[in-house]
Amino acid sequence: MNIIPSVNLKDFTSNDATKKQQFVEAIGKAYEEIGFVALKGHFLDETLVENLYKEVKNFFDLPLETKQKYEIPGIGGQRGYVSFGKESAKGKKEGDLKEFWHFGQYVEDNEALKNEYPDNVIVEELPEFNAIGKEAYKMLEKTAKYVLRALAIYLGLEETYFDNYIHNGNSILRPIHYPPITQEPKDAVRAAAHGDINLITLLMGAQGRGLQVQNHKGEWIDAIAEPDELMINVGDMLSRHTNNKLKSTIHRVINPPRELWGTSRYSIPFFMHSISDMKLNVLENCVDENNPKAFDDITAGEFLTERLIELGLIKK
Ligand SMILES: O=C(O)CCC(=O)C(=O)O
Ligand SMILES: [Fe+2]
Repeated sequence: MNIIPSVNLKDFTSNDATKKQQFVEAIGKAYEEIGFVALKGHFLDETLVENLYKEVKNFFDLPLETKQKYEIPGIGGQRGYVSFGKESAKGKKEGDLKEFWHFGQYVEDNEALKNEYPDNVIVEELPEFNAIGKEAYKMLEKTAKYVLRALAIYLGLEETYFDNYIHNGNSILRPIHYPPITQEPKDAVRAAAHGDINLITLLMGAQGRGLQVQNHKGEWIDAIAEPDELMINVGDMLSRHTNNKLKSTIHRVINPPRELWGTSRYSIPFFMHSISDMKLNVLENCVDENNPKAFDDITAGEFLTERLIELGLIKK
């Protein structure tokens, strides 16, 4: 498969059972093969997207000293600012050529989880940044909930199987700035090849060239979205839970050609996580003679900690 299939979430949310089933089949098949789809019909309207980009650019335009006020030690970069070059892909020593911000869950009905998660960090200089970030977080979370419902049906589970695991989940909204490249980057790239950690990722900002996805022959293919589309891919947690039936595909962000070194890239992934107690143990109906259980039992919380150590965001 050399193109990323495009699907429309309105087919799933419509009352037309045939369209709903077609959506389920299309996304399920795409995730068994290439692990990515481009999705229209999501819950983010144009004004929200415009405002979010405006605020995100405003934030990254702040002086470095101001941004660094919001880089909080001791929480593995889970909230607030993470400065340029700090994160490297699993197994790679060069840091990625990016700086980013993390908005986390807004827990309103569960004291224990409120205490488990670090608080969101408030940018004093940009009051709108905080409010718009929260709104985008909620809309992406809602979109992800419906995508997971479709996948639950595809997997032969109850449609609402994931609902309780993702309510108050440890999801993260990560606006990323890849700044202009000012010197020969040698082996460093905007984002080195990696699989995402979480259940699914909803990516805003894949409209320009940069994101590439590895197909099963090992070839890199460009993943470019239409203006109204989100790129949505399977992460390692969902791949593990489904015994690798749904594929967490390796992807990367390449550096632009030299004549475009002077331009920034902004992208905004939403990493959909469950609560940390969710067991990612391989689902029984994804195991058969040809597909023996391929992973040990683990919870989402344990898996996340393992991976944050590998990314250099938390120390052992
Ligand atoms: O910037 C992009 O387009 C993709 C970023 C990405 O893959 C990630 O942050 O996990
Ligand atoms: Fe990624």
